[in-house]
Amino acid sequence: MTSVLNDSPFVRACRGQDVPHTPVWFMRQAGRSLPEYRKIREGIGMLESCRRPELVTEITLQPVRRHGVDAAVLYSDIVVPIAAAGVDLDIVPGTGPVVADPIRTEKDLDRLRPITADDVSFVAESVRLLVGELGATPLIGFAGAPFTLASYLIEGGPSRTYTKTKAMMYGEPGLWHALLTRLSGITLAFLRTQIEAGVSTVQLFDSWAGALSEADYREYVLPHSREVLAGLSATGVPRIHFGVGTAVLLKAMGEAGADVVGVDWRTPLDQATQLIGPRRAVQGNLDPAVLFASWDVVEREARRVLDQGRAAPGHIFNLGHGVLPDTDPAMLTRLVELVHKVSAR
Ligand SMILES: Cc1c2[nH]c(c1CCC(=O)O)Cc1[nH]c(c(CCC(=O)O)c1C)Cc1[nH]c(c(CCC(=O)O)c1C)Cc1[nH]c(c(C)c1CCC(=O)O)C2
Repeated sequence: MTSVLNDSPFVRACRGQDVPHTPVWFMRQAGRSLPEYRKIREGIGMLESCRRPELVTEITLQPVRRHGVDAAVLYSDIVVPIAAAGVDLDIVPGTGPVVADPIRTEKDLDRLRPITADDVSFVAESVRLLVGELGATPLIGFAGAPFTLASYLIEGGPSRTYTKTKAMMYGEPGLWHALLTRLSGITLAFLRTQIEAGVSTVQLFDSWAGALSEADYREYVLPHSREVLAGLSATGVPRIHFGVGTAVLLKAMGEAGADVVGVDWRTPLDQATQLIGPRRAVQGNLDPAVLFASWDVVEREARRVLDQGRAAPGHIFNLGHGVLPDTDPAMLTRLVELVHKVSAR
């Protein structure tokens, strides 16, 4: 595939190369903050919407048109490949993924078969349509990392304490590693399908890894995330790795092998760079809640993020986590303009 868009500011920043301005996009830029999204999704379930390439294309393009961001992010969800692998699940509005029959035993692993490109052909079709529409704007593909996916499969839904997840991790390490090995395979196949169809970059979301200590992360999670990221290295497509609440994990997450480490708002980017090391770019990290304050505050905080981002070899401006549903989209448009203006070289 030749559509990596190596000269775009976004891909250049991922590689730590010089850029005309700091590129900016937002996690969850497509979604409920946009009235045009709420309208087009009326009466269509979340998973169903992910399986319709024309709809995926339109929803992915909405924030690109509206905000002028430097990258599009494929409209999909981290549980899409898990559903394709045979797990009965749904995405419940206001809650998130809910698994009908959670995976807790050796026998339950049978319900999680490997996936082939055919199982997610609608994703490849969506990527091809999008690459055709986007022109010079890169498309980011993504997947959930093995730990975050495992947490939904074992808990049966979102969790605050991850008690069942950790019970398996500590109590049945053999089963734990078998489950995460299976999930690595599924994630890798899902990301390869997106890369072959033409995405310019991929992001591996380990959103809930911040629930772990560094020692446990290294023992139970890092080897599996590393397997996924290493499995993509031959493609040459830049890899972003992101989690929330990862202040103590940033060094280890950097070692997992991504080109870019995403940082939440709790760790200043200059401090994050010290932990991650000088060879990797960073992405982040304005607190999404700051967008509910006045514009002066947003501007001050965005300038601080840009200043602190200069410590890294490459910086991609983003929020520290996803856009919150009640965010005023006009704030996001104005923020993109500000980032471009302030960072122009
Ligand atoms: C943990 C996680 C999930 N999904 C995802 C993650 C990792 C990112 C993160 O940490 O936020 C990833 C994801 N999910 C979605 C995207 C689309 C691309 C984008 O960022 O614009 C991405 C990148 C669409 C979505 N995924 C979901 C929505 C909202 C549902 C809707 O609009 O009906 C969207 C636009 C549903 C979902 N799916 C999930 C959650 C927690 C929710 C929210 C539940 C809710 O508050 O309703 C699981």
